[in-house]
Order: sequence, then C-alpha cells, then structure tokens
Amino acid sequence: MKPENIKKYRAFPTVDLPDRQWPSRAIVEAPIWCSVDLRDGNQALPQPMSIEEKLEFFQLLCRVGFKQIEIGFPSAADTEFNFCRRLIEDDLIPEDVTIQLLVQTREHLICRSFDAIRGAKRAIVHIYNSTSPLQRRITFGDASREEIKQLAVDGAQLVKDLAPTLPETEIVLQYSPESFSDTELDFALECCNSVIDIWEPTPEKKMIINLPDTVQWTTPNVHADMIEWMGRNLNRRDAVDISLHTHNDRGTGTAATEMGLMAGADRVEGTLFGNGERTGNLDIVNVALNMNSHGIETGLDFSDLPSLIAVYERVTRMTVSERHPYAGQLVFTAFSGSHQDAIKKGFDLRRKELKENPEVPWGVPYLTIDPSDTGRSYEAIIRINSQSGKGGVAYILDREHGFDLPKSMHPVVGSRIYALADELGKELSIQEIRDAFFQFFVNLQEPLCLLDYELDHHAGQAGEVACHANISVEGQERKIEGLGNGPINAFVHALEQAGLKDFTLTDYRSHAVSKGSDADSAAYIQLRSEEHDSLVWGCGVDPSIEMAGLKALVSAANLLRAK
Ligand SMILES: CC(=O)SCCNC(=O)CCNC(=O)[C@H](O)C(C)(C)COP(=O)(O)OP(=O)(O)OC[C@H]1O[C@@H](n2cnc3c(N)ncnc32)[C@H](O)[C@@H]1OP(=O)(O)O
Ligand SMILES: CC(C)C(=O)C(=O)O
Ligand SMILES: [Mg+2]
Repeated sequence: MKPENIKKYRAFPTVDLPDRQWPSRAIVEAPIWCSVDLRDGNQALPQPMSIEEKLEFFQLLCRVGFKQIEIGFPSAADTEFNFCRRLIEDDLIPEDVTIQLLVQTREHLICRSFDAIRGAKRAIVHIYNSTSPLQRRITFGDASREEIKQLAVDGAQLVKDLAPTLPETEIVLQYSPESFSDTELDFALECCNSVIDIWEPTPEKKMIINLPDTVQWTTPNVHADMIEWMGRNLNRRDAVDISLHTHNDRGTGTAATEMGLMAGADRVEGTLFGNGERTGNLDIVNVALNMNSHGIETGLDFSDLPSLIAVYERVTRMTVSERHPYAGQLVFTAFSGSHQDAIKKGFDLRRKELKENPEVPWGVPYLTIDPSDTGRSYEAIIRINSQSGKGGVAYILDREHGFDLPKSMHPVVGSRIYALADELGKELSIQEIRDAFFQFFVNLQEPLCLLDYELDHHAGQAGEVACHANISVEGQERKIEGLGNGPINAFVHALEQAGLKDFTLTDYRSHAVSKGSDADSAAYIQLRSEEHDSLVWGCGVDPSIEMAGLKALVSAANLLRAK
C-alpha cells in the first residue's frame, strides 16, 4: 500500500488480561468438531451445491467422523429447505450425528426453520445476529446496543417457545454474536448471557455459544485473549460449550483456532480445506492433522485425503491449491537436492530402525508427518528437476524402479540426470529418469559389445572358469578367451589377452531387481582408468545375474573409452 492509503487504517485494540493463562497451555485433546461445509462453505460458492451434491458431501462428512454437521440455512431458499427435508424424510442422518441449521434471529425465518427440522431426532438450532459497532451502525442503521441485544433475546425466546411444538426432536440452542471478532467484549458477553439466561442450559443439557472470528481483524493472540475472557465471564460456564468459528482474512485461521482451544474453547467449526466466505473458513483438516502430528486422536479420519479431495473438488467446483497444508499436491514433495538427500537418508534409517522397533517415533527431515498416513504415495515425495541432487535420483531409481545403486555411484548418476533436467528445462517423470539412467549407464554396447559367451567351469586350475566370448569392437567381430576365478575375472582376462584392457576393476555389486515386470538382475561395476586415473561406473541389467555382471563391465569399459 502507498503510505497515504495506509493512513486510513487503525490499530486493533488489545485485551487487558494480564493474568492470561492460554500461552502456557497445550492442546492435549480434540474438541467437538462441527462441519459448516454445507452452510458457510456452500453460501460462499459461486454455484452453490445442488441437493444431490450436498447429499454426497453430507455422507462424506459422516464417513470422516463428524458428529455435528451444519446442513444449511433452510429458511434461505427452497433447495436448502428441501435438502433438510430429504435428510429427515429419507432417514439419512446416522444415529450419532446431529444436524445443525443456521438462521437469523428473525421470526419468520425461525418459524420456517422449525418446519424444516420437523421429524429430526435431534437438531442444533443456530441463531445469530450481528453485534459489532460497525454492523450496529451500518447494517442495522445506528441501532442501539439494547436493540441489538433484544434481537438475540427475542430469537432465543422464540426458539424456546417453538421447541415444545416438536416433541420428538431434541432441540439444542446455539447462539452466535456474529462479528464477535470486532464486538466490544462486554457487549458480546451481555448478549450471550441474556441468551443463556433465557435458555437455562444445564451441564446435562448444554447449549452452545459460538464466538465467531467472522472477519479476522487482528492477531490470533488477541482472539485467544477474547476467548479466555469470555470463558471466565459467561454465565453457567459448565452448561455451555464455547465454540470457535474462525475465518482466515489475515491468513491465521488455524493459529487463531489453536490458540482459542488453548484459551478454553470446547468446540470448533470449520470446513474441509477451508472453503468459505472470502479467504475461507478454518480448514478443519489442517487443525485435525496438526493434532494427529502431535499424537492426539481427533475422531476424524483423514487417512485418504486424495479421495476426499476428489469429491470436494467435484461437488464444490473449488480446487485445493498445490501448497495447501497436508492436502496440496506439492506439500510432501522435495525437488531440491539437500532436502532429497535428508529425506532419503531419513527413510533409509527409518526402514532399518523399524525392523528393530516397530514403535519407533516418526522422524524424517522435512516431513512433519508420514505422507502415507493421509493416503499419499511415496512416489510424489521426491521429484527431479535441475535443483535436485544425487540422493533424490537414487531414491527414485530405488523406490520406483528397484535399482539400489552403490553409494559411490550416486554422484555420477545424479549429476548426469539433473543436468538433463536442466538441459530440457523441465521436471523429469519417473519413466524419463529410468530411460535416462539406461541411456547413460546401462547395457552400453558402443564401441565394445558382448555378442555372446560361453563359460567352462572346469577349465584351468581348481575353481577357475574359462570364458569364450564373441565381441565386437567398433563393428569388428572378434573371438576372445580368458581364465579367471569367476566369469567377470575370466572376461577381464580375455579382454586383456586381446589387448583391450586399459582399466582396473575396483568395485562390483549386484542384486535382484525388485520392481518391473521381468525378474531381472542388476550389476554395477566400477573401473579405474590406468591411463587417466579416473573412475567410472557402468550397469548391466539382464535376467541372468552372470550376464548382468558382464554387461556392467562392458558398459563401464565403454564409458571409460568415452572419457
Ligand atoms: C457471517 C455469516 O456467514 S452470516 C450467514 C449469512 N448467510 C446468508 O445470508 C445466506 C442465506 N441468506 C439469505 O438467503 C437471505 O439473506 C435471507 C433469506 C436470510 C434473508 O433474506 P432477505 O430478508 O431477503 O434479505 P437480507 O438478508 O438482505 O435482509 C437484511 C435485513 O435483515 C436484517 N437482519 C440481518 N440479520 C438479522 C438478524 N440476525 N436479526 C434480525 N434482523 C437481521 C438486516 O438489518 C436487514 O434489515 P433491513 O431490511 O431493515 O435493512
Ligand atoms: C453465522 C456465523 C457463525 C458466521 O458464519 C460467522 O460469523 O462467520
Ligand atoms: Mg462464518
């Protein structure tokens, strides 16, 4: 903003609460959760959900484990009303789930809402009126505090009067001093206490006081102070569940909710992935998974985020951004080399430690949780572009293609492959990484090519093997033979006899390839150039472990010649 424009804004007042307790408290248990996807989320969609879409979303919320679900604003529109009727008439509300509806403290709207819930076993009737000075002055045309409090009182009284007309329905009252976030605390308290006094809740039959961070005007610590102050001063505190309802205007919905819980709130309203007015409601997935990541059970099952996202994106026509906490496509993905190195080492060590102790606590650098706990596959964790490192390339070749490269081979393979990504100016797919590995290191046949070979295991002195091989060198076929204490040594000897050995074999590994359609073996051979004192690694892949070794040697010899 330009300085002259900033002058029109004012600092937000803080709360005088020198003995505040919340900063030294920790979250140790989950709150009561209430999804407001079908109301606050829905009311903010360019194209609100149809009845069928709301129904699919409702069933999804039930599967996740929500026991309280705000299903809409039935007095607002026929779709909303009919959705509520559909749930009740088709008996679609699970026994342990309570529906909640929202309604302004206006008589005709409350009456219509009662028509909507007729026949329900239990319903939370959520009434609200705006209370802030801004709304009193602007929305309600300079209404006095008394007039605004009266809206709350009249609304609560009407709900109390109507409740006995639905004897089969247990009515729970919820009151929101809407715009609580910029309401004077003493006035918010006055409105809430008036409603509590009318409803007369008991610890056995509680009511809900929802304190909405309708528009976030200030920092989350002030929100927490406000919640702690209200908790200390509300009438019948033991008969009231204090509920949080944060939005995200300052990008601090999650922080405000977590601090609000530390400040004593009992309940949290929010939506999946933070859909809702403007910057959205609190993202419940975020808060619940934050709790899981500290070892707290929440009663909400977010173990398959990809399938949740698929339904959410289809029915709301919103998208989950790539950087969205826990849910975004890229939030567990490392492109950069140093992160990949640490993650690969973390996973390797974890695999080892788990064998000794299946309960070993989570601890992988850069990953606050195990991505597989939210249904994310490991393949997305490390992706390769020009910023990547050897560890990342080795991880993909191992995890995705089954090639467990010797550690000293990582630098040469890594640098060759991320240089290719740089050259192409793009991320390499898993298949492209395999193709590049094969192109540069595996079964190389130029200029030296092993056409076929035979081994005689009873040749020479005890234990020696004779190798008779047909090779071609720059297109010229030759027959060569040699003796050694194994096939590779015998082949090396054959090359030496033919004047083709200008190297020393310095390392050799092999293993069965655990991925892929064919059962293959992979062998890795390191050669040192006798002339240039340089080292190269080559790889051979073949169904026969013997042939894989010979191919690895030929690949390495070819790489040495290309130096
Ligand atoms: C922060 C939140 O998310 S609050 C929830 C917001 N959600 C929605 O509004 C979605 C559903 N709403 C609707 O469909 C409509 O607004 C309805 C059906 C509820 C009401 O429709 P209408 O009466 O046609 O229009 P509208 O909402 O503009 O009504 C505004 C009037 O209600 C008054 N009003 C607003 N809230 C309240 C309240 N809680 N108690 C009493 N009066 C209220 C306003 O002061 C205004 O009065 P005025 O006409 O004398 O100026
Ligand atoms: C109706 C209330 C709870 C609301 O959605 C808000 O204040 O944000
Ligand atoms: Mg809201």
